[in-house]
Amino acid sequence: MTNASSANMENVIEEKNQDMAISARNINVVYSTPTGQIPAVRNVDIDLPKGSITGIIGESGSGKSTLIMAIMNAVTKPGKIESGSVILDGKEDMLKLSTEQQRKIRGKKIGFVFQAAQNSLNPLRRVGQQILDLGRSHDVKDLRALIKYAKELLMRLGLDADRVLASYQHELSGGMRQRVGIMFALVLNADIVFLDESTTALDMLSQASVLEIIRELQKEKKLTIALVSHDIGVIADLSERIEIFYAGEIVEEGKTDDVLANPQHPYTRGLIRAIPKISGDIDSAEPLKGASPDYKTYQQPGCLFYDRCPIRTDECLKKRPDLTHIGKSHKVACFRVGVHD
Ligand SMILES: Nc1ncnc2c1ncn2[C@@H]1O[C@H](COP(=O)(O)OP(=O)(O)OP(=O)(O)O)[C@@H](O)[C@H]1O
Repeated sequence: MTNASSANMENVIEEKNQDMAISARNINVVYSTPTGQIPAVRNVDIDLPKGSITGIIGESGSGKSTLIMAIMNAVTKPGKIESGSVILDGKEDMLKLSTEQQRKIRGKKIGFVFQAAQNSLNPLRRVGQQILDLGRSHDVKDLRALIKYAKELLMRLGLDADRVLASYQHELSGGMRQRVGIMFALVLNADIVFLDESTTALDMLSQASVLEIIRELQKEKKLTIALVSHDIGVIADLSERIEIFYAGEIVEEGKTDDVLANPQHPYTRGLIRAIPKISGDIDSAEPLKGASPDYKTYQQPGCLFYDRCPIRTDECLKKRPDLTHIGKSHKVACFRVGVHD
């Protein structure tokens, strides 16, 4: 390649990155445990386009939370990010920043609500005090305005704001704590927000209303959201793009409408068939059979879905299928694309 064309290529890559709030490449995370090394996330590339909602779905233990933690460079022991890059806004690599720079980004630029959000408040301080602590730790000058915004968010999330600000964690129900967690993720005006199963403690009606509020806020503030869930219904409803995670790898991705209308991985089809329908026969929901593979088999050469796959052939045991384009933005990791079960 000439210097000029390689410079052009770099411009194209730069331009492409700039449309992405996050562009993560080749993420590998390993947990060291007494029973061995668990390669929980392997060779994952993921883009979060600016101002859009990306849904990440997969069974329990497939590595969704680990991936999100890796993107924020917040993996803790016994986990370790073995490799990868996480480019923010086409500029800096989150994995190369100093600890202090990362801390500033988490909170101000990236907001997050984790699965354990229900217990992540400080039990010894009232919610209002904790908002002030957060503001101070991020050098917020106008703390009065911060509290005002926190109240507005809490009210929009259907809570009695004054009561919540004056409460300790133990005075709030699980559902209230999750809403408070969402407020904390948004209150510093982060423009990238990770929601990891953040509505699962809510009953169905509350979940629907909180998701609706998240959708409204996302539109208003042009937020970039990554929504992690094991509920494909939630993801289908809210996200423009979908990432299907299986045993630490992405096996299908694309625009949600394309993937759901034309699912090409047998795992994706299994997830869709497992959704109970509101109308029609309740028996039409078919739970996905079998279990995820044991991590000890992750190093095997073949497809990790083989044991559960209704359309497998011997070929599938020989090599791991790569995530390959089958449409403009639709990719799938399966040798049997076009063959339906
Ligand atoms: N602290 C840890 N120590 C050891 N192994 C871990 C740890 N955290 C996660 N793992 C392992 O890493 C793998 C991925 O876990 P992870 O929590 O990321 O999955 P997940 O898809 O988010 O699951 P869930 O939906 O249940 O939260 C699992 O095999 C899990 O057992």
